[in-house]
Amino acid sequence: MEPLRWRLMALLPLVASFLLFYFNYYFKSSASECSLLPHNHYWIVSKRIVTPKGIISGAVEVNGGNIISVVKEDDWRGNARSKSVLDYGEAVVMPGLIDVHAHLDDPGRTDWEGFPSGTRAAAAGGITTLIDMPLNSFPSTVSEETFKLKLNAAEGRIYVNVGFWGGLVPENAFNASALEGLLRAGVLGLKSFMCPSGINDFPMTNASHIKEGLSSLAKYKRPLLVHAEIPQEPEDYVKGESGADDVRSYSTYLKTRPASWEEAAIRELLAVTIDTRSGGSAEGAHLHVVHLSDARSSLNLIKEAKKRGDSITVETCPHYLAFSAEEIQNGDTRFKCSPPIRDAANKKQLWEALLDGHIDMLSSDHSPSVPELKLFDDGDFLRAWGGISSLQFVLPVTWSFGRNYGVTLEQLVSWWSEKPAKLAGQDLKGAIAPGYHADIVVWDPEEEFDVNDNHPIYLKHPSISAYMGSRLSGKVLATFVTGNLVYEDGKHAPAACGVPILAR
Ligand SMILES: NC(=O)NC(NC(N)=O)C(=O)[O-]
Ligand SMILES: [Zn+2]
Ligand SMILES: [Zn+2]
Repeated sequence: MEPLRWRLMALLPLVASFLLFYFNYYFKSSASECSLLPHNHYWIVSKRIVTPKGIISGAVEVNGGNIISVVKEDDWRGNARSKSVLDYGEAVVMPGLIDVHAHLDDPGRTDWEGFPSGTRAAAAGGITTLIDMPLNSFPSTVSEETFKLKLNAAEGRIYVNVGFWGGLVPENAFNASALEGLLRAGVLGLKSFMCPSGINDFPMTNASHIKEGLSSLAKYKRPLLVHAEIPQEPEDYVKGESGADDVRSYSTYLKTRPASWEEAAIRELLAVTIDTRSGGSAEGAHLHVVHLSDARSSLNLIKEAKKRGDSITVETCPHYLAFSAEEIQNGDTRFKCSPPIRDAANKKQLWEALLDGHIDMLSSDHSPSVPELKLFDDGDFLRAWGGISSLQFVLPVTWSFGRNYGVTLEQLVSWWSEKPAKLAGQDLKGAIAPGYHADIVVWDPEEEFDVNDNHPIYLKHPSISAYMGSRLSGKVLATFVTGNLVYEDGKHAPAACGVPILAR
């Protein structure tokens, strides 16, 4: 008997560690600080669930961070009184937004934004995934080493999931092993500028750098995102009225960056995207034009390239769809960005192109700075920092302004979730369907609110947001990130449980 007892005693540590593991697991999944919900198996019920098969009244079953079933009301056998049923009534349930273009400026310029404030604002805005740009942080993310610094900065500080673009710069463009090191480390693709970026350690690239970058990207089947503006000859810098520039006037700034800058860049890019066609030397690579502002000749060039079979997509941003040059007040440098916001007729054409599918998707291009760099005292459009602060409001902005054009909920999902998921290589994101990640936004399209000091704004510097003072419709009620209820009714889950998204 004795030896058996000893043998059982030897098992004790094993049993203890099993109990500890079970307790931890149970504790983590039931009362976790990651979620405002006490359980991880639940049903989201609503009369307006936007699915790839249309808008249904029914329930989305979530378990362990994934959507495991989506059922219509008539087929739903769930217990309506159960605590694990979240009934949102008439509110819209759709995939969380995927913002493929945001500058969170971390590490190095956390006084501009930073991962914690940026991702809390994202959560409050229904954005469940964002892809951080490689510049405006310091250092810029242009090598495996600097990417490690980025990942360290994100650890334990992100409230939604965050992926990363790496930078294509002259220093790494002809160095295939450096570029591949960065790609292997997990950046989802690369980003480059064809004009000065305003950031010293992020110099601009030309068409030959871009051609080289595309050939490395082809192997990994990842995209290159390009800021497409090339500065043109000085004769394009038209002087303001009466020969003297009025630096406080928006039109002065607009004239310094005409549509011909975008057109010239896109023309050069299209000479390179030929290689991305099937059978071409860079087949597998993809080119994505960020923040298109010119809805005329630049867009026509992109349409032609698509017709030829080049692998190319294009995004525009809510600020180009919400504002027009004519409305921007003297000295209001919150509206300065590049490429610039153009005239009202151009804005209408951007909407038309989006509705016709010629513009593929939307992104925020959230690019804040400290308020001092906006030079509000002088209102000098030529010297102020360029970049629009918008992250928390992109959904209501798209909806509020899009309603005049008859935008549908399905279109919102296509522009903000489906197409961005595809660009970022996220096959299990961007739809409310079984097997997909439970990244979900619940919002009320009818509810209006004023963006002012009484409204909770989670961005680091609310005062620089171009949307301060606007009245918007479409209030975000709840945001789920891989099953965690990270935001509801003005409240965030206490812990930052977002995860970095790495390409594999
Ligand atoms: N350094 C920047 O953040 N630049 C950004 N600035 C804008 N859009 O005005 C951008 O994306 O080009
Ligand atoms: Zn840009
Ligand atoms: Zn940007």
